[in-house]
Amino acid sequence: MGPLAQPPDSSGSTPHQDRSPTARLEMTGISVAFGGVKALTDVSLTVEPGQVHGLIGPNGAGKTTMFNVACGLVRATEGRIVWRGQELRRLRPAQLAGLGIARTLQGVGLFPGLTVLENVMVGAHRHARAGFFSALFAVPTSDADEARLRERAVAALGELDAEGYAARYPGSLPYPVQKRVALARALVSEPELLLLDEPASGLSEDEMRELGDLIGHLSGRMSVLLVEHHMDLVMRVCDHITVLDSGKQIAAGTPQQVQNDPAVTEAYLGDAVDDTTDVSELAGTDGGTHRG
Ligand SMILES: Nc1ncnc2c1ncn2[C@@H]1O[C@H](COP(=O)(O)OP(=O)(O)OP(=O)(O)O)[C@@H](O)[C@H]1O
Repeated sequence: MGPLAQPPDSSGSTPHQDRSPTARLEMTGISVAFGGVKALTDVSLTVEPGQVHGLIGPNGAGKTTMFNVACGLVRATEGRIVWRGQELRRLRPAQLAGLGIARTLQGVGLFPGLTVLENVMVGAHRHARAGFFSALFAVPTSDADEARLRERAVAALGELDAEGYAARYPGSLPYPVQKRVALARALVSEPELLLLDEPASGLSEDEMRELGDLIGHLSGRMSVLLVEHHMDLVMRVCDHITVLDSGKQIAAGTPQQVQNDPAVTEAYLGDAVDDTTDVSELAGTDGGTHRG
């Protein structure tokens, strides 16, 4: 197990509780149009509790749009989102943490003027009644809350093997380390659902393997929706995969089912597809789809 995939600390200082995931995300009949462009047409997926659900497809397939609908950044033109059995009618990004949902986006998105530790503390505000956030908003603070928040942030950084960077500023750190900090910031809120948009971009093979271990480990306590171009990672960590092409769902199932689906191979390879080629041959590559 690599440094990104440390087992939970039995000292009780970990940022998470021991619990089995129970929450389900259902996205049904999602359509999105940007002006005249139909980015998504009637796409449905369900992230089952404790499941790692992959969302894949060639460039422009609609993955990021679907992801953005799940985190409230894009409003669906049609469709329903049901989370923990309740319909989310007007989901806004600011509500996510309170709903038990955390996300990392394609860009790292850390605050350059805050230290690594402070950046991670920002992610813990779901649990903070006072302290750091109160300080930001100039309301009375509680030293005890601030201390708890700090402890949780340090533990989250520890889980990502990044506690040694706590006092540094993000801009001074290599990109893969910044990505780990961004992930720690998402985890510190103890989400029940983690939304990951291309977490492996910019990582080395070893770092990607460690990320896969970590995602597998995390699924013991949360559900994960993973948008990712790296097929080897997707096929290794996902329990279920939804495949989009041109805004439509073209396949769904286990990694094996999806790999064996000719529609998926055709979507990735287009007209150049040869009858003997299948998506399993794309594993170990980035599928040739990544724009970088
Ligand atoms: N804000 C926007 N305004 C207009 N069109 C958009 C917008 N966002 C996405 N689109 C279009 O919607 C379609 C789906 O884009 P999306 O980024 O969701 O695909 P994707 O599968 O994430 O692609 P990639 O893998 O290249 O990131 C594309 O045709 C894209 O050009």
